[in-house]
Amino acid sequence: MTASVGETPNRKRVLLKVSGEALMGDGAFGVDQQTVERIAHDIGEVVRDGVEVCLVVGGGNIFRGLAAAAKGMDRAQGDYAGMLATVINALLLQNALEREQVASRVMSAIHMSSVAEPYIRRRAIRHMEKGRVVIFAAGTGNPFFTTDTAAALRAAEMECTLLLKGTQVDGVYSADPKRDPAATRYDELTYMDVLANQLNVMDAAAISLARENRLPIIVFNIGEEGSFGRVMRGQGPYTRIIEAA
Ligand SMILES: Nc1ncnc2c1ncn2[C@@H]1O[C@H](COP(=O)(O)OP(=O)(O)OP(=O)(O)O)[C@@H](O)[C@H]1O
Ligand SMILES: O=c1ccn([C@@H]2O[C@H](COP(=O)(O)O)[C@@H](O)[C@H]2O)c(=O)[nH]1
Repeated sequence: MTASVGETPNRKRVLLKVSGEALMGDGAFGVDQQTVERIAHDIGEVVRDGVEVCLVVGGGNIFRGLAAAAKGMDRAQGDYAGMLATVINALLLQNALEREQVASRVMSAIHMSSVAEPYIRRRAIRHMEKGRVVIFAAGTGNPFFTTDTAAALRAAEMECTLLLKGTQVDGVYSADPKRDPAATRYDELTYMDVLANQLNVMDAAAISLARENRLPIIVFNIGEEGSFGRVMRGQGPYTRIIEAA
């Protein structure tokens, strides 16, 4: 593979944020097993090409604290439930990676030693140096955050060269393409473009954190088979978010 993004001369380490909703496949809730297996296959392809990969998985296919709070639930309690949803997704993804012969470890930001290792930064780095995929579960471990922010945080901690957001749309649009069919896709944007124009593909905290750490972001459609590998080879469609376009 001639990797062209997320690359330094001697090391390629990237963080892939897998949106929870992407795990639903064509369904409206929960997990579609075939889709999880296909995403695991795509991840395996990139790992086998020598890229160190870590993952943050969302939970929006199961539970979102903000949505529950809108219906009267205590926000923090809902957020903890949301973080537990990400642990379910992480375990399913790990199982699918194992079936692909890809070694992996789940590290949870919320202590639950029976199912996952606790998150320890240096240990996570060591896992990746040994070729294991590290799946970061339970977001940041704190309510009032999202897994996008967790992704930017872990990517910075792991000294990743690239943060990829694998979602259900093929990039950042002038408006939410699911609501506005006239929205147009950008190939490249600056962090400030995204923040100033409130292009809500990722939350502002995540964009700001990536900006502070000069961490390029790629937004792409993980629903397309093989898209992770293609994006790593520099093949679109995707949107790249950087300091100066
Ligand atoms: N300007 C925009 N460009 C592209 N997508 C946008 C934009 N504004 C809003 N969106 C929406 O943002 C969504 C991406 O966020 P996503 O649903 O993946 O949320 P998430 O929190 O990362 O994942 P999860 O499903 O785990 O909650 C897209 O599916 C799209 O509908
Ligand atoms: O750091 C975090 C990350 C997530 N949450 C809660 O989990 C759900 C699911 O995450 P998504 O990013 O929406 O996929 C989120 O709605 C929050 O309720 C959190 O509290 N802290």
